[in-house]
Parts: sequence; C-alpha cells; structure tokens
Amino acid sequence: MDRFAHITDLPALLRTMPKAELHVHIEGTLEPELIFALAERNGITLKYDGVEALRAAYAFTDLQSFLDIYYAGASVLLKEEDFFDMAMAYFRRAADDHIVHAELFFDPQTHTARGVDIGVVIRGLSRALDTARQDFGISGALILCFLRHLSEEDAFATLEQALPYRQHFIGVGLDSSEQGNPPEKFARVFARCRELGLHLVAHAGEEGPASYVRDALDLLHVERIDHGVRSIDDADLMHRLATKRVPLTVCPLSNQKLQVYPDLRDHSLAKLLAAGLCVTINSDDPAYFGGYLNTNFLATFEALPELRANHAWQLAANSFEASFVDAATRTRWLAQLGEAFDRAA
Ligand code: HPA
Ligand SMILES: [Zn+2]
Repeated sequence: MDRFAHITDLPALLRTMPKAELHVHIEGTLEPELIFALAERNGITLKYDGVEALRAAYAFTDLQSFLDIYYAGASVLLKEEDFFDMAMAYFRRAADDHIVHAELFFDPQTHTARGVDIGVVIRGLSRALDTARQDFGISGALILCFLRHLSEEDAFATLEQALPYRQHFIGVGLDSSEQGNPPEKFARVFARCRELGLHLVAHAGEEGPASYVRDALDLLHVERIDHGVRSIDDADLMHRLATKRVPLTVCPLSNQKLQVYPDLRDHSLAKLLAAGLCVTINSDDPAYFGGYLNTNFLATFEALPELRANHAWQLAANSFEASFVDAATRTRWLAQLGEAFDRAA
C-alpha cells in the first residue's frame, strides 16, 4: 500500500507534520522589532533609523555581507533576560511550525568580546529551554559555536570559560566566515572537545569547497555537516556521506539569500536526497533570510516540484535520525509522524 497516495494537500502536511530543527543560530532569530526593543531597554543607539531601515539593509551578496549585519544586530544583547526573550520568541515560532525538538547554535564570542559574561548568555538561553519544554512541550539543546574567523587560541579560551556550564550544552560547532578558515585551524580544539564527550558538528561546504566537508569529517571528526551543499561537486564524498548516513543540515532560504543558489529552483537538495544522503531542512538565521522552518519547507517544495509527500516523510524522519537524542525518543517522534500522515488530507 502507498502510505502517501491519499495526500492531496502537501503544503498542509508540511506545516503540520512534527519535525526537528538542527541548524538555527539563536542570534539569527533576532527580529528587527526585538532588536529595537532591546536597544531601547538597554539604552543602546543603533545606526538605523528604525525597523524598516534595518530590514532594508538585509540585501546580502554573500556570507560576509550577512555576518557584518548579524553581529551588529547581536550587539543589543547584554543581560540574561535579553537572551531569554530572544530564545522564547524563537520557541513560540517553533511551536507554530510543529517543531518537537530544536538544537540551537549560539556564538559566545560575539558576546564575550563585548564584555558580556558567558554565564549570562548560557543561563538566559538555558532558562528558555526549560520554559519551552514546560510551555510548548518542545525539547531543546544548545550547541556552542566557535567563530572560525577568530584564532584557535580564542576558541580554547572560550571553551575554558564555558566548561563551568558544561551540563548546559551538548556539543560544539564551527561557524562564521568559511573561506580561508578551513577545518584544520580548529583540529586541536575539536580534539579536546571530543575528549570531553561533546557532540561535534561544523559548518562546511556552504561557500567553501567540498574538500572542507571532507576535512571536517577527517580532521574534526564531526557527526553532522552544517550546510554541506557543495558536497555535490565530489562524487566520492557523496558516496561516503550516503553510505555513512552523515547528516547534512541544509538551509534553503539561507542559501538563496546568500547567493549560494540565487534561484531556489537550482538548489541541490532534491539531488542530495535522491543520492541517499541524510538531508534535513533548517532555517539557519530565519529573521534575516525570510522565514522560519515551515517557510523553508514550503518554499523548497514549491521550487522543486519533484519533491512529494514521500520526501516530506524522509526529511522529517531524517531530522529525527540526525538529532542528538536517544533512540526511544526518536521512535516516539516517528510514531507521531505516522499519525500526522495518516490524518493528512
Ligand atoms: O550560515 C551561516 N554560515 C556561517 N556562519 C553563520 N553564522 C550564522 N549563520 C551562519
Ligand atoms: Zn548556519
């Protein structure tokens, strides 16, 4: 029996099916309205006249042009309450999008460089995770990202500062400017994190070449690749990713807005899925790239008409498989996914 034959309203299914989000930078969920509200609360003057002027500046030509604005936006975050409010605003959106689990990236160096204590950051986010579980039934986890444009020494210092809060984060990642900052720069930091039993992920193959994906696997020993879309340029790597089921956390609207795939119809996601890779869909920095997780699903399925209900199932199931949760919880989510498909019209 074709379990998908009865489905006619695919957009409704995409919206309501349970899913996990594994690639979202919490600082990238800061909406212009909240940036201005926090600026006022903290007595900070922004160089933009208002929300509309700020939004108008969101015309990115590449990753760096985005990062410059993203770090400027994060400068309004000073107090524990600011980090809590930002994360709660994300969880409200996540609940609307039927997200059952979210693994959130945060960039401590963006804050500690401005004199904000790492404890302020982690306590605020951690409290939001607890509240989201209570209020929305969403489970959350934190992944600390090192900024790859900064030095290895700075990454080690950040790890030291974070260790008193070890129980509040499940892993580490690597983000910021990819080109010219290859995985090998952080091989020793990741080796230390591995000894500490932390989960390991890294952005690779977003703007950088497929060889960075390979190096993230071989030199950093990461369990997931964030983005990884450039893997499509390397047939051997594709085979390896498929056979080992190394997850790629793909972010379609981010790729479009940062001109990786200026036209979503050219996006490689359907090809990566067809090649048997454990592809997931994620929002990356939704306040900057035009939408949260469901908007990413809807835009991708609209741009790539070969994607059908069976692909929706695969993408949701992949998001559970790729998450850092126990097998029993994943099995429970899969059952919920089955129910959503059975209910779907
Ligand atoms: O998409 C991204 N790539 C690299 N660094 C980032 N930091 C936030 N978003 C991103
Ligand atoms: Zn990212």
